Parts: sequence; C-alpha cells; structure tokens
Amino acid sequence: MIEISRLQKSFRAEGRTLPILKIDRWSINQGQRIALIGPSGSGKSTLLHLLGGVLTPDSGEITVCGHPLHRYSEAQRDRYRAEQAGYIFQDFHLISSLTARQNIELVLPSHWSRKDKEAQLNEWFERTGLQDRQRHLPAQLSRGQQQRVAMIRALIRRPPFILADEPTGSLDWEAAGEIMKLLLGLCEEEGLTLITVTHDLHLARLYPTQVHMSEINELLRKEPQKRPEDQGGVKGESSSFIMA
Ligand SMILES: Nc1ncnc2c1ncn2[C@@H]1O[C@H](COP(=O)(O)OP(=O)(O)OP(=O)(O)O)[C@@H](O)[C@H]1O
Repeated sequence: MIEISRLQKSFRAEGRTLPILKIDRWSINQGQRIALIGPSGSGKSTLLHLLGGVLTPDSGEITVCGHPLHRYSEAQRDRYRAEQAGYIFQDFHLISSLTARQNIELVLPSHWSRKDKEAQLNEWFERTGLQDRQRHLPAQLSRGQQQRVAMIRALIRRPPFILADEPTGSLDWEAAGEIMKLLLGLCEEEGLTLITVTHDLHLARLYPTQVHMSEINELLRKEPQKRPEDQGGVKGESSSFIMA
C-alpha cells in the first residue's frame, strides 16, 4: 500500500540546502501497524508529511494506496488526503468553540444520510468510552478525552491510512498507554494501516512492527569504522542524527 523508491527530501534554510531524507526503498502492506522511532531531527515528521501529501519529495517516487503522490498537483494531494488519510496530532487540533460531537460532525461526508451520521457518531463515541461527553466543549474534557475525540475525527470515515504524530506526547504516562492501546485496537479492528511517530520506546513496543529511521533513511547510516591509522590521528565529526 506504500511504496517509496529513491526518494530524497531536503529543506532550504539560511541559504543552505539541508538534506533530510534519502530512502532507497521502503514498502509497507495494508493493515500494518508501525511505530516510527528515531532521534530528534531524523526526519520522522517529514516522512509523515510526505506520506500525507503535505510535502512533496525533491526526487524519487512515493505511492500510497495506488496514488502516485510524487506526480500529483497540490489539488490532487488535497483530495487524496481528504479521502485516504486520517491525521492525529500531539495537540489534538480541536475547535474550542464546538462540542466534541460538533467537531466530528464537521468531517462527516456530505453523502452520508442523517440516519447514518447519527448511527456512526453514536457507535464511535461509545467505542472510545465518550458516550456521556459528546456535548462537552474541548476545555471541559481531559487531555486524554480530547485525544479520543481527535481519534474519532481521524477514524470515523475509515480512511485506509492513519498517520499519528506523537499522539500521546502531551499526555501523562497512564493516559498515554490507554490512548495508544485504544488507537492500536481500533485500527486493528478496522483493518487500517497505522503509522505512529513516537519518542516513547515503551509505547513503541506495543506495536507489532517498530521501524527505526536509521533502517530506512540512508543519511543516518553509520560510516564503516575506520582503523586509527586510516584516520591520520584526526577524529572524524560525528552526526547528531546517529544513535549510539
Ligand atoms: N520547513 C522546514 N524548513 C527547514 N528545515 C526544516 C523544515 N522542516 C523540518 N526541517 C528540518 O528537518 C529536520 C527533520 O525534521 P523532522 O521534524 O522531520 O524531524 P523529527 O525526526 O520528526 O524530529 P522530532 O523528533 O524532534 O520531532 C530537522 O533538522 C528540521 O529542523
């Protein structure tokens, strides 16, 4: 469902080009649930944004659910994102003046009947344990409950592909564990592909698959160790990207 080949992505900053990602080949299947881990600055969020069609690669190919994103116009990528991907963010991104239910109603497809909308809303609020909280404003909910609302918003249309960027980053450890298990369980039940960026290695272990950025991003690979005599006595620079 995801096929990446010979992808490169860099950013321009202060007149310099910063190479961020170089991925020769990476593919994942429909229904896989992956924790994406790696040090700060290793390109995790950049990769998520490429998969969501928010960013485009400098070169190479990226195809998701049959959509060749590297060839798409901005309008095509917007449409792809609306139909194929659900995003979950660390900071929930709920509209503060709307109730939990109204936040979800905003994303429901217009072709769903009123009855279907009602049934789906009730089902998802129940599955996430929020049936009594539907009429509450975000500020009246705990952070864990707000993230559950954001999860409903991402999942209710059942897009094939869920992208979560540090979804538990602003929660305490107990709520973080509950939210991560709930997200994993819902995606498994629905057969959705899930890619979650997390710094928390304990939470990453809940996932059937963990992928470290150094496995896919060639810019993070360690150079083969040189013998001291080859180094001419001068220590080589180490990259802050590389994990020991
Ligand atoms: N728009 C941009 N312009 C310039 N540099 C950028 C831009 N976006 C990201 N970067 C740089 O790209 C690198 C990778 O950023 P990214 O956010 O993908 O890393 P990350 O692995 O998700 O890090 P973290 O774990 O800290 O969130 C960083 O060095 C960052 O400063």
